Amino acid sequence: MKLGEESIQRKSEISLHYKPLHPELYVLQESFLAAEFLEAVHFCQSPHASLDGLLNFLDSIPGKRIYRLPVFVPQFCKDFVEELENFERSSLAKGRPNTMNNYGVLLNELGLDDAFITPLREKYLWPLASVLYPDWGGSCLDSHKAFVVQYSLDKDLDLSCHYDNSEVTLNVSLGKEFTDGNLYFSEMREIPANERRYTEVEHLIGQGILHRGQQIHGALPITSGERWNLIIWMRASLVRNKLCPMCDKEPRLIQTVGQGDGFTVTDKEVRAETVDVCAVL
Ligand SMILES: O=C(O)CCC(=O)C(=O)O
Ligand SMILES: [Fe+2]
Repeated sequence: MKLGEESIQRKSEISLHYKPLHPELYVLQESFLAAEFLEAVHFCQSPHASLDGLLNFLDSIPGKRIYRLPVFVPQFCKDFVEELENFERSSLAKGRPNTMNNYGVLLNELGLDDAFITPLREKYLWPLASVLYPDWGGSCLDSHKAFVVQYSLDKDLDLSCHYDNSEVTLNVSLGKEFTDGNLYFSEMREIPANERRYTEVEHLIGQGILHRGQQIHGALPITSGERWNLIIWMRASLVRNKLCPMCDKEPRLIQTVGQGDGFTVTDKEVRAETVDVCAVL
């Protein structure tokens, strides 16, 4: 089957046959978002927006350009996990989140992109990323891949060291209850492995971590319970069209259907309709 076609088929089956438990979650509402998150976004949209000023609204890992802030209110996290569990229980076909995580949900296939993740990126994450990561395409993020990862003792426990196929990533802890499973971050991927130092970052439910996709990171094993996190890999075609972040070469693009990897052939063409061949060879 052509690249992307299976995903389109799954998405269409889901939209025909899946009955959401919480249909109201499929359209982003400001009431889902934490007050601190809204304040930080408003600051970024104000005429006196600056990195120094924004740091008053965020926790930052010194020297790492990794930031944490509340994103969702607790009720949203609870309802959202319930919705994902309900979907997991359905017999509908499910795609894997990415090449590393075996368990979780592709939010595009579940029908959450258009009215939830895209407005979240455009209205809220874009102002934050443009202040935090202007040098990493933060001000020209134009597509994303969003998924939820799930860890438990009988599923995946941890995630090995990697970098993301993104310019900027948001990782929000959704619950449920678990012990350990901290994220760890080191330097950007060009730093040789023997020179890397790792810093652990704890999950706080409802809170999100913003980081550059090319910063090496992974997740330690959980030792009990169940962990669900929402991951949004945000892409800037202006950045990745010049150099593929996965293989460091000028991308050689091939046509695909569906989501693609955020490259564009020309600025006028519909975004995300191509993938770099490095992702498929
Ligand atoms: O386990 C996590 O929360 C991290 C997931 C992650 O880094 C990824 O999917 O790119
Ligand atoms: Fe990652």
